[in-house]
Amino acid sequence: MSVNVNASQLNTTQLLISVTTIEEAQIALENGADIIDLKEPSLGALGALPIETIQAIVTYVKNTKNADAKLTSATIGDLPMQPELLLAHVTQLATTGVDIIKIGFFQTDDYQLSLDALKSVAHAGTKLIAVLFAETMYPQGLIAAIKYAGFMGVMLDTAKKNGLTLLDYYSQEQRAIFAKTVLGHNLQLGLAGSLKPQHVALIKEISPSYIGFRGGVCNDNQRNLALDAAKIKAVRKIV
Ligand SMILES: O=C[C@H](O)COP(=O)(O)O
Repeated sequence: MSVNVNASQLNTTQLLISVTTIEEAQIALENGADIIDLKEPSLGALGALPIETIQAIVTYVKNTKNADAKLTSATIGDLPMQPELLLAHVTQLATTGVDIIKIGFFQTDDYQLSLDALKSVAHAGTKLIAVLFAETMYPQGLIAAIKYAGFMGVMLDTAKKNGLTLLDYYSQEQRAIFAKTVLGHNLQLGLAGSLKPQHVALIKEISPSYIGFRGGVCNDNQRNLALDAAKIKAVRKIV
């Protein structure tokens, strides 16, 4: 399934908001989200929503006004790096017409076998983003391997949602080095990890393609609670 991701949609820093329902997607769109990210926060860092829910939200977003300026992304779940398992979930998710599929690299070994398995769908047009976690040290050469496999981008996020943010794990210098590596491979760069409005200025210093939020734009900053429209509006103004 090839999807049309308009490059210009990702040429300036975009605002990604993770949602769980059509109603949350509506709130995110009404308050300026560029990318509607579909995930189930109660099932982990990249918890997957039921495929029917994903299909319903993707259809809803595609039918809203100026939908061509909006993108959808979805996660396949906190899955182990087993090539056939990942390929099966990505292939199924691609049938929903979601623009971007996010795959978590929860382990550092055997990633090449998974990348080899996913290369076919990537080169067939399905837009894939590799989600790396700030708590994990990854082997040298992983970013180049992700690029070679045909992925569209890399996202740096946090696996544990314990209140620590991406900035607690990556210093300014480490963030700059990571960004230089990813952008240097002509990959889109996403940043997330329990971020709040006060973190945006520092995050923007390394010119990410997009910045992702869930917990920081929810009631009481709890990612399992409902979205807070005012918080989305506030981050929209500064992203
Ligand atoms: O992809 C987006 C991030 O996972 C947002 O979640 P978070 O702000 O709760 O870390």
